[in-house]
Amino acid sequence: MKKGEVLEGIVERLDFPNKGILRIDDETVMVKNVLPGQRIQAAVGKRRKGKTEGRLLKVLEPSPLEMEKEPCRHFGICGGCSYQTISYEKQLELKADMVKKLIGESCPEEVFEGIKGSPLQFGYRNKMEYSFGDEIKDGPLMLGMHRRGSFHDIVTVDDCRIADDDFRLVLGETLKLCREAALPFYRKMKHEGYLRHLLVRKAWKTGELLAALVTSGQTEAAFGQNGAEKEQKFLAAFADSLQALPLGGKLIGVLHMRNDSQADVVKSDKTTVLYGQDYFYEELLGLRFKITPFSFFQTNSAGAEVLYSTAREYIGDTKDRLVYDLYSGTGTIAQVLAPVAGKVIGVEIVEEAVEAARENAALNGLSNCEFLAGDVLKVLDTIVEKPDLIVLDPPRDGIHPKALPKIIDYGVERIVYISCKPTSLARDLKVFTAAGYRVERACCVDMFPGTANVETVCLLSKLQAKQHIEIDLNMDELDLTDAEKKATYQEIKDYVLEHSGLKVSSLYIAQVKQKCGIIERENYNKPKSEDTRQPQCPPEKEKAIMEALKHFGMI
Ligand SMILES: C[S@@+](CC[C@H](N)C(=O)[O-])C[C@H]1O[C@@H](n2cnc3c(N)ncnc32)[C@H](O)[C@@H]1O
Repeated sequence: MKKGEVLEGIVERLDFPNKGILRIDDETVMVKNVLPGQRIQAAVGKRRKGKTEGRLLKVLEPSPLEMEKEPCRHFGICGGCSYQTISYEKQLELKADMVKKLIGESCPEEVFEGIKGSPLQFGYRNKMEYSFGDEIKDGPLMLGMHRRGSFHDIVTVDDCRIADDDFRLVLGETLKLCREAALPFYRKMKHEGYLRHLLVRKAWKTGELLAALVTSGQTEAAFGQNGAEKEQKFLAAFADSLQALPLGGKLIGVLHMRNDSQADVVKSDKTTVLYGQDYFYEELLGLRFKITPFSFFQTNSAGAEVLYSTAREYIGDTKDRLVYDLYSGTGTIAQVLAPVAGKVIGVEIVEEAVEAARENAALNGLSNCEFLAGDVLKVLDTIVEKPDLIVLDPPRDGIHPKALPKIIDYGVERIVYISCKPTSLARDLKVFTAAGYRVERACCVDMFPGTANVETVCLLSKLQAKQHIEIDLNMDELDLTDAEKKATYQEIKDYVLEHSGLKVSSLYIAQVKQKCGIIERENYNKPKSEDTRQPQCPPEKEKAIMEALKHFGMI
């Protein structure tokens, strides 16, 4: 298969978020934004991590999963929502199956509890970041999302069904005003132009809505002579028109943000409040959260209640316990747990989010939450109080490989891992299970109907020290082989520690003994429950145990 070659075929399966596999003869190509069963045309792309990527050119025939359902006007053109034409029931099934397959190596099928749907299937998004641009070169001004697969072209998504209804009104009005004023959009390659983004956020419970127009500082180019003065007039008219809209929610703030950075990200060098205020309040599970324009907050508030309730249920009894909420964002999970915990410590890298978390905890009258700013990898070395339980909610790439052993070394009884990317979750779960944790419960929570994305919650529990002690006591002395009688487990442990500096468990010693044929009977170290997975003795410990067995003449 050559790069650029055009292939046609049926998409076979979907086991990565948003990617299907096109199999042509013996070769496979991973293609994004497709559904199993679709007949597609794709162009062969790069080879990455041993896999060939393909770019979807055309859907030739729909998937049998698709219903006679009218998608929104932007379906297939806009970059989002590839599951729109599938019934919601089927979407949930697809997502659950994909996650089950991906984490299957670490998560036994019988502990996977399926998927919880989003309370809202449409209008669930509480935040949208729209970009200005054009759809065709030198075409009319557009405001919306990037065209599927394009870095430049913008589709005006005024029929988008996953965004709140009010967002469509704000988008339409903003675009109308900008077109009337003939303002140029910002060209990110040339760094020329004025209009960059429109940021809209709305609280699901309180209905409070915040809108921010993000522009460059190139006012002369946009407004001509006396640009600054004309800009003020335009911005005042913008704020007035948004206030006049027949919104379902309550417009609480209109902002202007100046962004002259070269990066194509929604950010602000300077924010001016044109109307109202620059924050709003959302309520979840009886708690109140102050949200600023760039605070991280789950984009589906109704779904977040389901997600957080699941995490609270999975973590179990937190009474008088110290819980770490790692990757805590604005401290939502910490605050949901704090009323039923001894203390919660949140760690988050974004300072603004940490400040919001502290402010929100005070607002909610919670004095047993502490929030620390910094990278989990480093902050863990500085916290004196050790946790009893841990909640993890890392970004898409999962947990830094060097942070994982630090988390594991606490040896806490239970860890709840919340993940928005099943592939990185699958990778991290393997590390946890190899270190003696087992997945006790797992389920998906759908926060993104219409799209291939999904959240997964896993409860990991540690094989308990108590279990190992029981195991040792259950040893039947009369059943010992002659070789075994030569040294006790404690003598082997002491020898290994003295000669290699390594601490080894009875379980590891038993594994090595069995490997050497010293234990002939049924392995008494078998865990009590059938589905429990055992940690395996690492090679360096195996070598040290072997040396001890030789020393005692056991082998
Ligand atoms: C998926 S969000 C979870 C936020 C929060 N639990 C919630 O539900 O709102 C992941 C968070 O991890 C933070 N983050 C990313 N890398 C980090 C790191 N190395 N150390 C600490 N926090 C990090 C991000 O800023 C983001 O707020």
